[in-house]
Amino acid sequence: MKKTGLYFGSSTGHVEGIADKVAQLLGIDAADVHNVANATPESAMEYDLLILGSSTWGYGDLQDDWEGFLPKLAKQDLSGKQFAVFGCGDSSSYSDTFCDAMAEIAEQVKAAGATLIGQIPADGYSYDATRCEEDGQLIGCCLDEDNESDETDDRLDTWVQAIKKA
Ligand SMILES: Cc1cc2nc3c(=O)[nH]c(=O)nc-3n(C[C@H](O)[C@H](O)[C@H](O)COP(=O)(O)O)c2cc1C
Repeated sequence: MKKTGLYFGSSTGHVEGIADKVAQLLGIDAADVHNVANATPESAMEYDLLILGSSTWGYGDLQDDWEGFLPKLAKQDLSGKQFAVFGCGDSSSYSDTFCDAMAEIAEQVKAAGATLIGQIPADGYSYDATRCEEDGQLIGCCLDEDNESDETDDRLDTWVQAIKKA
């Protein structure tokens, strides 16, 4: 059984709400769910699998609390760990930078030695562009609570199955 920790940053509560759902779906204890606004990067060292969630702000930028946390997390030696990413964006108003913060997190956490799991098909989305798409797949679970919240449960299910298979 992989020891799993979930780290999220959320400005208006969307990612925070999704983090609760993800914790339930993956059986993660509340004590292992961390808001990056007040988490320590060293705490990540105790986990085999990191689940990382951020919304995207500005024009393709990290959620504010991740701006401070990500560089510190990426300074840890994360080799041997697996990680998966999820996030919320707005595929209508920010159609060219949809969920880009997830890709920034993935890039830096990969560079720190961890292995990405939980890629899913990019079918059924309406964005114009995202850094999260690679070879027709999404690097993780991109969600749009502003416009497509009716898709969220199915998207989460697909992603959770991919994580469990990895
Ligand atoms: C000023 C502003 C900038 C935003 N920029 C982006 C963006 O570049 N890409 C994107 O996908 N979503 C963008 N969004 C949408 C938010 O990421 C989305 O509403 C998200 O659900 C917020 O989640 P949170 O409440 O967990 O922070 C932006 C929203 C606002 C208000």
